[in-house]
Amino acid sequence: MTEVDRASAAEGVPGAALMERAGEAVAHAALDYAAEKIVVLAGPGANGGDGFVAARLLAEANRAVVVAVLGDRAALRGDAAQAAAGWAGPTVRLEDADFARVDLIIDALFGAGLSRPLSGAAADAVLAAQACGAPIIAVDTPSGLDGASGHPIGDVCMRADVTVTFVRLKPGHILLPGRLLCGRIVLADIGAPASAVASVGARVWLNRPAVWRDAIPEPSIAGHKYSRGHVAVWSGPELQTGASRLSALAALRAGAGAVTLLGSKAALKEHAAHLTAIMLREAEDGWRSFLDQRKVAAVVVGPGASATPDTRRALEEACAGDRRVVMDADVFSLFAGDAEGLGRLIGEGEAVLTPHEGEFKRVFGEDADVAPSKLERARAAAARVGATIVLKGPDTVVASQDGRATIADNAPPHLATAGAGDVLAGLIAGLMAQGAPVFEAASAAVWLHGEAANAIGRGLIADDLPGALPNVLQSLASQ
Ligand SMILES: NC(=O)C1=CN([C@@H]2O[C@H](COP(=O)(O)OP(=O)(O)OC[C@H]3O[C@@H](n4cnc5c(N)ncnc54)[C@H](O)[C@@H]3O)[C@@H](O)[C@H]2O)[C@@H](O)CC1
Ligand SMILES: [K+]
Repeated sequence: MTEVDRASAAEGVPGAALMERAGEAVAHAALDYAAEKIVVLAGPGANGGDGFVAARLLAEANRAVVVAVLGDRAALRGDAAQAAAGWAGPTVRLEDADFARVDLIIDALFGAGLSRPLSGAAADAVLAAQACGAPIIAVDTPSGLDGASGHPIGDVCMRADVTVTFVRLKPGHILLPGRLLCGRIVLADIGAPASAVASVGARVWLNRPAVWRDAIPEPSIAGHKYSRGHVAVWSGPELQTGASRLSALAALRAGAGAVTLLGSKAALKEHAAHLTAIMLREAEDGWRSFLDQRKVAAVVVGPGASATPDTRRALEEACAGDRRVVMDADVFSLFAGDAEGLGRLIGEGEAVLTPHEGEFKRVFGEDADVAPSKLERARAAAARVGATIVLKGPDTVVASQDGRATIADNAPPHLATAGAGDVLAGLIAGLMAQGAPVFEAASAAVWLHGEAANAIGRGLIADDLPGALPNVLQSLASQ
């Protein structure tokens, strides 16, 4: 955002103009509340400046506004000093802010410039504001929240009802716990020129169809089932076949032309009792010759597979050819603490790893946790093994080894259920088999998975997800 600020100024939109529009957006959100008495908490930087602008506009709209300033008002610099000069109403020291009978609080203490934990008067004011029960509108970010990581920087952090942010969402608005601390998020256009925003070359996006839809191939009327891509799924052993079956069903629903499950005869008999459109093939001596002869475009290894030598061999055979590989579940037990081994196996091939947090730590180590954010951990891991990482959770991050990443916000809580991850693995393979590039296929699969869960609602079990995909795909196609 600092770069956007600079580029905007170079294109004739100075910081003061951006600040005026930012303050307007905050005042606009405040006017949604029937609030008479409003306290604006103003910090020492441009976030405080936005607060002063909002205070002026709200006073002009006949609200009773008091600005409570952290530190010395005379120490304000630049645009913030100018914004403060435009405020002629009552001002108090932050220490003296009175939260009794306040109808609304505007938190303009710190935004992008937060650099250390809240302490002293700032921390006390946040706690008192929180305790008084009035609704809180945060300017840019709730004070105390790191907009890059989505984590509070210290022990004290504002929890807002509404967060008004500018130009673009920041990762911390979507990653947890940030998303929960922000409340409802309002994204305001404050007039930064599109070229100034584009000049930054951001490589992280909220996971939405606009990011990937052009990369997902449309089936051709002249196509046939094999031109739509063949997916092979490595089956779990007898009495552990459900997970691989869910993957196979999802791959077919995602539009793969054909899907084959390979496993032992005993396992295939279980599959046969459930499946019709999915092909079954006994894997007598591994599956290498099948994968090669049947021109398999994408494979899934891991769901229900068990961390056995057979699974390792299946994975090695899968990685040996020119095909895309989705690795899930038991693969991460096989490569516990051995990210380098996994990276060697992937080599120059195209792979997607779909760990949840526990599996991620198993492979990449406990210290992977201390990296700055979920986003950066996933990006670092992707670069380390040379694959796309899908780090699952309520804020699933898809990170490519080239630095691109998406963050999802559309998964409902009831998607955290047994087997949902197996469905996701199959979805990714189904899209990749049709030729979608790996990063886009993984991002699309994550979004579709969330939408399918939303379409089902409460009571969802993973078995329902493949059947919910047609409606979601149909509405995506007609958007
Ligand atoms: N394009 C842009 O960059 C725009 C930025 N705007 C606003 O500018 C904000 C960023 O402004 P700044 O970079 O001035 O940063 P902030 O206003 O977020 O805070 C920086 C100031 O706070 C101090 N500080 C940081 N952590 C502290 C702590 N824990 N305790 C006490 N003091 C602390 C710093 O020393 C610095 O003086 C954004 O969040 C947004 O609200 C808007 O005015 C609109 C345009
Ligand atoms: K703030």
